[in-house]
Amino acid sequence: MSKKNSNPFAHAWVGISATFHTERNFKIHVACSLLVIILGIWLPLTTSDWYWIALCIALVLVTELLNTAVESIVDLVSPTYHPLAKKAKDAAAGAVLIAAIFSLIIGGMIFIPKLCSYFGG
Ligand SMILES: Nc1ncnc2c1ncn2[C@@H]1O[C@H](COP(=O)(O)OP(=O)(O)OP(=O)(O)O)[C@@H](O)[C@H]1O
Repeated sequence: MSKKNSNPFAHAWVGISATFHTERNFKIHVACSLLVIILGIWLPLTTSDWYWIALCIALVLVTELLNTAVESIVDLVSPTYHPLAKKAKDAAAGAVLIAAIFSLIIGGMIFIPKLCSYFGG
């Protein structure tokens, strides 16, 4: 396919779909995101709560996609051990970890009081 006629949305979807099918952590994050959305509809959440939840979901999925991109490039250029390959992969994994911790904190701040008042009466 020539670069001129290529569809960037199609390439983006192929990237998301390939990551979903090959990366267990991405699947877990998508499943958690769906659960959070269902829980948010059930409780329900306020509009500003949804802004934060949307930000957290996007942050985790975007960092997971970038982590996969970094891993693929590193595996391509450095199939054997190299300290810079380790640095790149560990930094990318660190980005996912920070996004996940941030999302857990925000999720806890939003959901814990609502669940307590729901079950506490
Ligand atoms: N070529 C390499 N050179 C040096 N260290 C590497 C290399 N490949 C992997 N590592 C180290 O091993 C760790 C795990 O790498 P791996 O490619 O298995 O990623 P992963 O985090 O397990 O990915 P996945 O999300 O696919 O489980 C990296 O974070 C890095 O510390």
